[in-house]
Amino acid sequence: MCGIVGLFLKDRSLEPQLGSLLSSMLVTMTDRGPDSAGIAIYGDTDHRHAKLTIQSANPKADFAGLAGELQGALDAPVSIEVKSTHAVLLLPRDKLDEGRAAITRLRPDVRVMSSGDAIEIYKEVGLPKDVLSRFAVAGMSGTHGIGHTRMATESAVTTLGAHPFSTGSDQCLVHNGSLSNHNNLRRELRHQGMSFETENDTEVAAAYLTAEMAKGKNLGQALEGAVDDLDGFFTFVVGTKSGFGVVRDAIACKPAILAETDRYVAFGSEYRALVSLPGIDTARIWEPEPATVYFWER
Ligand SMILES: NC(=O)CC[C@H](N)C(=O)O
Repeated sequence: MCGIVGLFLKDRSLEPQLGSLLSSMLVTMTDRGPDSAGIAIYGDTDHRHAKLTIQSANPKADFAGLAGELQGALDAPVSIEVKSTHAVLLLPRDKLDEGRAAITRLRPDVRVMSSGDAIEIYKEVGLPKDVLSRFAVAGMSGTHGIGHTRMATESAVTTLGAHPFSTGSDQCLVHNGSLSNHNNLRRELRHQGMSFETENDTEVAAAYLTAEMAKGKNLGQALEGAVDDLDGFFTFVVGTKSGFGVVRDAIACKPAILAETDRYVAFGSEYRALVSLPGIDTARIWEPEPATVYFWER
């Protein structure tokens, strides 16, 4: 099982509703995965700042004073917005890598969930309704987002094992299925310099796409490669700063449905995730074909 939802907005007037639309879509998928839930939201970007979403099991101690200490270490302004076990740090774009290294030094137990111009990722063990309300996702606006509710197959039920996985700037991936060659691929990617936080198969798929895009492929081309290079079962939904993609393996036994109107593209593991979207009754609705890449970019 596992439930996936995704929403890529074409109509800017829907942006303030992104969090609430995605939240109700994900809650509808709760019975596909009770272990953990997560969401990636692509929000505002101002070309001068970058965001780091960080997580701690001990947020009170780890987040207290962190913005000030980072500001000192980077000699640049840093702001922090704490949301339960996660926090979003806003820092000058050219200080992103330095900021990440400083966090590891200053707070070794803090984990980076995502980094980039637009992406924020919130994920925890628990049911979608609890995870979403803990991070006030329904009130968030944005251009596109992806959600997941997990029934674990390949690694422990932990915060870091929850989806979405983000292994590159403004990138994220969620997965329904299981990969059979993830251990070999993880070894190869480690040799290429990638590092991993978990034993999870989906993290390997995310890192594979990041590595392929670092070689110069666009997301569509990287997803084409995934069909050949990843063994096992998968429906993947992926996000980049300006794009949204879907691909299924050649057998395509993990369910998937796409809907498109003039206002949005929506993905659900099942149609019932899409029923309350505005104008769904006039949408073009189809089941994505096996081994076929679907990709939208703004
Ligand atoms: N049930 C699933 O689709 C699980 C997805 C993935 N293999 C995981 O364990 O996280």
